Amino acid sequence: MRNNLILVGFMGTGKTTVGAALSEELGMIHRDLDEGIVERAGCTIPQLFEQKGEAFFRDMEAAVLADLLKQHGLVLTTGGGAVLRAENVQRMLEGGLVVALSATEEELVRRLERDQNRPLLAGGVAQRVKALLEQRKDSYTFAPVQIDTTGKEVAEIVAEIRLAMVEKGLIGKD
Ligand SMILES: Nc1ncnc2c1ncn2[C@@H]1O[C@H](COP(=O)(O)OP(=O)(O)OP(=O)(O)O)[C@@H](O)[C@H]1O
Ligand SMILES: O=C(O)C1=C[C@@H](O)[C@@H](O)[C@H](O)C1
Ligand SMILES: [Mg+2]
Repeated sequence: MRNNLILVGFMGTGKTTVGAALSEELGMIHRDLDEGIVERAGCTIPQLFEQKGEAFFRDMEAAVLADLLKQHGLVLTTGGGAVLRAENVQRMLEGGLVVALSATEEELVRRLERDQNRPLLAGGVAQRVKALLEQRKDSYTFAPVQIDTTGKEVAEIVAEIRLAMVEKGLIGKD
């Protein structure tokens, strides 16, 4: 296992937000898989879904993930669906410590209602979150560290992840 810290979890669990704060605190480089896809594609994620379809997006997601995981010492934040391919999960487990963030359905809907950037939630955030959570209920359990973010401040979640990183030997105590 290499020394990247990889955040997985359903849309809206706060991977990108928490990853940015964690990397700043630890002086690690933060890379976000969705942002890497946007850079490579030269368009937004909703445009990519609309113009090329989800299968094309998933292929690009796997390719960008493989490239990013050639690096060391990253805080890598993934998209909510990056765990859907077994090949990606294997790469993540080999690439570092995988931490899964979660939150209750109600909290996810509250967080996601304000945002228009997620094509899989178009047409009704509450119904789409419910259906996708049901479909993906076992998709994040492979991660050795599980953190429920419901009702927690970002700083509190960052502290929990730091503790897990120390316990798993990824970083020292100070
Ligand atoms: N602990 C938290 N408490 C309250 N709001 C939060 C928390 N963490 C993140 N948010 C808010 O929830 C929204 C989604 O967060 P973010 O984009 O970080 O999620 P994500 O897990 O990266 O989602 P995606 O899988 O779609 O990339 C943002 O508006 C963010 O400010
Ligand atoms: O959960 C998902 O399948 C997705 C989550 C987002 O991070 C993006 O990767 C995209 O909108 C798809
Ligand atoms: Mg994100």
